[in-house]
Amino acid sequence: MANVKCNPDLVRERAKCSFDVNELIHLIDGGENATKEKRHFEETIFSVKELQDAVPEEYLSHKDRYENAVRKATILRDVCREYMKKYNYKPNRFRVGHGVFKDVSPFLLHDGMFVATIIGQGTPEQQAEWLPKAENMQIIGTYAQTELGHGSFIRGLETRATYDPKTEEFILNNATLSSFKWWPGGLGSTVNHCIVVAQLFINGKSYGIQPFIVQIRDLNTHKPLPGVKVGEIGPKMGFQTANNGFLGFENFRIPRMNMLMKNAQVLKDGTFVKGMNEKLTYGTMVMVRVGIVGDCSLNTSLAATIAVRYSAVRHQSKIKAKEPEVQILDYVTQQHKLFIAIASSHVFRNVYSWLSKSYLNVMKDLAQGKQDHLPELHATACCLKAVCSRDAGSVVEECRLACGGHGYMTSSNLPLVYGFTIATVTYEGEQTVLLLQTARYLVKAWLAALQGKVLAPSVSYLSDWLKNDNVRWQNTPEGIVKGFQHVAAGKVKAAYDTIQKYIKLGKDYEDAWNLASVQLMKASEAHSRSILCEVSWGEVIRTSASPNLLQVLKQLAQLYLVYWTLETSGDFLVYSNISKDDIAILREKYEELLAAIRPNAVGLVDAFDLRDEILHSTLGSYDGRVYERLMEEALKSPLNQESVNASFHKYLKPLMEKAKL
Ligand SMILES: CCCCCCCCCC/C=C\CCCCCCC/C=C/C(=O)SCCNC(=O)CCNC(=O)[C@H](O)C(C)(C)COP(=O)(O)OP(=O)(O)OC[C@H]1O[C@@H](n2cnc3c(N)ncnc32)[C@H](O)[C@@H]1OP(=O)(O)O
Ligand SMILES: Cc1cc2nc3c(=O)[nH]c(=O)nc-3n(C[C@H](O)[C@H](O)[C@H](O)COP(=O)(O)OP(=O)(O)OC[C@H]3O[C@@H](n4cnc5c(N)ncnc54)[C@H](O)[C@@H]3O)c2cc1C
Repeated sequence: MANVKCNPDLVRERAKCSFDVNELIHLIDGGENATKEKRHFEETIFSVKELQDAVPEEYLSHKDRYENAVRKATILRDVCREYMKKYNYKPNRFRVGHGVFKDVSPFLLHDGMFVATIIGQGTPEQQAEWLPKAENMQIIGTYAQTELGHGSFIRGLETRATYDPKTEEFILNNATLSSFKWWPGGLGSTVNHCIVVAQLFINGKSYGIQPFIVQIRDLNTHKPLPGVKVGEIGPKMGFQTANNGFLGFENFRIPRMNMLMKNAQVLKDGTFVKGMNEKLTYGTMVMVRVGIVGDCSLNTSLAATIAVRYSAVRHQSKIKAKEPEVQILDYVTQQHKLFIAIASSHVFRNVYSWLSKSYLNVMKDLAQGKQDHLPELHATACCLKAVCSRDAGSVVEECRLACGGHGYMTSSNLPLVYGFTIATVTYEGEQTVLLLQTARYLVKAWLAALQGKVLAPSVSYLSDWLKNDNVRWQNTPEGIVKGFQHVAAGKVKAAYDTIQKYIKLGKDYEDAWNLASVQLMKASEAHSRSILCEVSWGEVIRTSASPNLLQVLKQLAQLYLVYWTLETSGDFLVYSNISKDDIAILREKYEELLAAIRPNAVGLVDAFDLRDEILHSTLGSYDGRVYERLMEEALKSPLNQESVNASFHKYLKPLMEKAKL
């Protein structure tokens, strides 16, 4: 990238960067070698001609766009397979995926959830049967759980799998419209297999939801098998190339061994054998929620890179009347909009790495029959997924708005990035629903704290606060982290007390819960924010980096702490010992941090190391040729391929002529 002829503003910005951009790239990637490998892989992918689109995707019809995405997905699969064989390298498909598809691969659910569910829910024999076929794409699958009538409340799913001991088969049925599967990615026209989550019935008795692996299309003709009704759900806000679909069964039989039986089992005679914990059936969702926190980091870095580079190139208005128009990045309001995006991406990355480690530890425990830490993992993954996805959505939208009119252009890529980022707020557990899951855990933890019990590490601050809620406020990062814990503890207590109040007024627990649920949701958000602050600050101070880089990383981490303290200052005034004077000091600190980060802004987004092919943006490319690219892309419009469009002769001219009469 270094030899590209760049916009002079970007050249100047890069020259004033105070840290070594390559050092930060290596830190993010996990070492210099990892960067080399990543770049070599990406270079290979983006030099494949067939993966490059001659015409921007947006001009294609819905059908052509899908077909083009499948074409590219298959080429990408082949290239990756060869590459992995040759270099023994496991690439991050998500980064290049953004480059190849702009939106989402029709194989997303195959890689992200179908294969993962076979691994997580299948017995060793079942894995041996399906995993090799799934991994080498002999079969293509998705994860079909959500139905027209139920997505959040999965105990309410209606798809039925009724066991027939005579034939040792399950009979799948979707008797009502609301029971039809609706949403699974790739289901529309791509996959031939599904993990179907259905209610198990044996001898008329319900045994809860279980995962089944089901072939739905013929492997040669791709026609739906008899008894299967399947199709695509149509255009959406984003995810256009994900090929989301619907599915229903009518007396469709599958062998007994197609129920994934790592947890619960159905024996030949129809005996149901319970698993260690019925919630382990939800395991794939926990894994993906963890992954989404990492995805939020990537999505935020995409938007930040585009908006910061554009803001360095774009000049508009003046700060001082007699001086030239300034780079819009010099407006402190612009810095306020954008630097939190850079900081959030780092926070999400650090927290993702922390959460992934917890996830892997719990998986190891489960393999040994220990499930003590599962509730804590579930609670933590739920609230972090909810808060990070919503923050990422807001940050991406703020970046888009920060690019003014040009941010509204599809060619900026910000609308697309927003489309797939905001989807993470809903899928894999709608945000409020997940926050309320965490609230269940917090309320239990609060009760345990009141009883003087030892709490799990992520909630131990509740006991600390009970012992001493009167800690003096300190305007240091550690003091702010403590402050977030006080806010969370105060909110958990208030929500708990509210439930108790309603119970005393004669409400039963469920109604009291519902009445207190806004407070419960907010308590859960505050808990999540305190984890984000504590973990990310902790990771930064433990980072080994050169003094210059460490200084910049600390500035970003502090910016995140101060930004969110100021954003939620009302909560701090209610639940911590912060004073108005402290808030004034923090405002000043915030302005200092914006000024300190300003010279490094372009260097910081360069360090996300997102190639132009991944950014896909007229506004965000490395060389900053913004206006040229906007014009070049506009000229690709089919309407610009003819000097006069047929509609002139057909409609406009007759209209004008009628007007003359
Ligand atoms: C640095 C940059 C790196 C970049 C890296 C990028 C990495 C990117 C990686 C991306 C990773 C993967 C991408 C994959 C592809 C993603 C595409 C996904 C597309 C979308 C797919 C979907 O949406 S699939 C469908 C998802 N659906 C849901 O999520 C449904 C949500 N609902 C539920 O989960 C449940 O209904 C709910 C939990 C809300 C309630 O369940 P229920 O059975 O009713 O339980 P309750 O009665 O409420 O609770 C009973 C107790 O059970 C506990 N519990 C609930 N769930 C769990 C669980 N999962 N584990 C453990 N325990 C659980 C609950 O806490 C209760 O306990 P209590 O003690 O009684 O209180
Ligand atoms: C882009 C995209 C891709 C998807 N891909 C897949 C896929 O591959 N496979 C799959 O199976 N599914 C998929 N889904 C479905 C997704 O998992 C669900 O849409 C999601 O879990 C939310 O469920 P819902 O649609 O039923 O929302 P609802 O539950 O109907 O939510 C509507 C409102 O009700 C509120 N609400 C619901 N329950 C409660 C409660 N208990 N307390 C308080 N408020 C509540 C919610 O907060 C929300 O405000 C996808 C969805 C999207 C958008």
